[in-house]
Amino acid sequence: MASSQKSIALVGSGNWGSAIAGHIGEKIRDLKGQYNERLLMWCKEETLDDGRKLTEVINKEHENVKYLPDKKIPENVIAEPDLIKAVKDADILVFVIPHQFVKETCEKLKDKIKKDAFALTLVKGFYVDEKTNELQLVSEIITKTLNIPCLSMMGANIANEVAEKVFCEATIGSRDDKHSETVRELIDTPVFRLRFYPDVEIIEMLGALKNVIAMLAGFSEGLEAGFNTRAAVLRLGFREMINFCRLYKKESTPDIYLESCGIADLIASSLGGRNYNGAKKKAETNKSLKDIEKEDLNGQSLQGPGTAKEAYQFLEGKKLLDQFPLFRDAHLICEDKIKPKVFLENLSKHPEFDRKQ
Ligand SMILES: NC(=O)c1ccc[n+]([C@@H]2O[C@H](COP(=O)([O-])OP(=O)(O)OC[C@H]3O[C@@H](n4cnc5c(N)ncnc54)[C@H](O)[C@@H]3O)[C@@H](O)[C@H]2O)c1
Ligand SMILES: O=P(O)(O)OC[C@H](O)CO
Repeated sequence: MASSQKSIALVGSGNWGSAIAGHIGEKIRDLKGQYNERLLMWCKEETLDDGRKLTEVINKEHENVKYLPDKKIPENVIAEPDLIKAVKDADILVFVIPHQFVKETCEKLKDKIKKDAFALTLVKGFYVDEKTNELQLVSEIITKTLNIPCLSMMGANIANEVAEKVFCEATIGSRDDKHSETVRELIDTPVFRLRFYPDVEIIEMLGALKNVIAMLAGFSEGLEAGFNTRAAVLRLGFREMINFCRLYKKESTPDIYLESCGIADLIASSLGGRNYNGAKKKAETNKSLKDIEKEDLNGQSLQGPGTAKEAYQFLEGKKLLDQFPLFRDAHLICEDKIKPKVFLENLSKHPEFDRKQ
């Protein structure tokens, strides 16, 4: 292996982690030698019901039978159960774990990675500090803990479809041309097109926030709301997403909300994402989202309820809950404090209808 070859590691191997591993694995194999073909994918070890280790199965059958069943992963993707071994020689670290595990994982990586590495986060979610009410994005946690730059990639990217090579696009948040070029080389293909913007934080915020509004789309469907009402939920939800982003950071690209990371991801997620499906089932059955996650997702994680909670806390701290009734009600529904139908009843009082043009 030539020493100039760059190595890539994936921090995560769930549903999206395995799909993007397949995509990047094929891309670097086809680039023939520009990158180290061995793509190490950190896989938190677990024993399957039949007693086999998940990493052993992935490396033997080239399929993540638990998190992305029935989709083959190229043989140059190697599942590695040891987190440090997976990342220590990597020049590029792709973070793709459920957001609630980012802090603990970054802590384990401190001083264990190459100093001149950079990261790309595919994680949709953020943290809000309970004491200070400070909102922290995943890219910020990665940069602060590991002292490396972090780009973001968000968009309408339902993992199972990406694994089937169904056309999609994504938005990359990057302020660095050199890193952008590397990401383009690693990910951009005719079936996975990329667009680049400097709005790293807004791109990431949108990816997190859409999970909450997609749950509302699911509740609406489960309650058999009319199409007009469901469209209103999406429009008002999108308006709240934009207002939320602006509370955190002013966009540098006015049209950023119209990119894949914004309107397109909201649409895709509200048509068929896991958060949408889980919420639909909740409205139909009155079960808790935790129970639905356990029943239907076999270890995959609904990111919407956690983000709804963080968003609620952030808005409450700023005394702005009344300005964001959809985010407020989404959290209260997730916590079983109000019935799903209440958010539909509240629509007509949305502050948007008092807003001057
Ligand atoms: N699945 C999708 O279609 C999709 C698409 C785009 C973005 N995303 C985002 O990507 C991120 C990862 O999603 P996913 O679908 O790959 O995950 P997932 O929902 O499949 O979650 C399961 C993964 O979480 C891991 N995990 C469990 N406990 C852990 C711990 N303590 N530490 C670290 N990892 C642990 C499991 O090992 C498993 O790999 C999420 O933020 C999600 O919103 C998902
Ligand atoms: O299945 P969800 O709801 O986690 O959404 C998946 C992706 O974020 C869609 O882009």
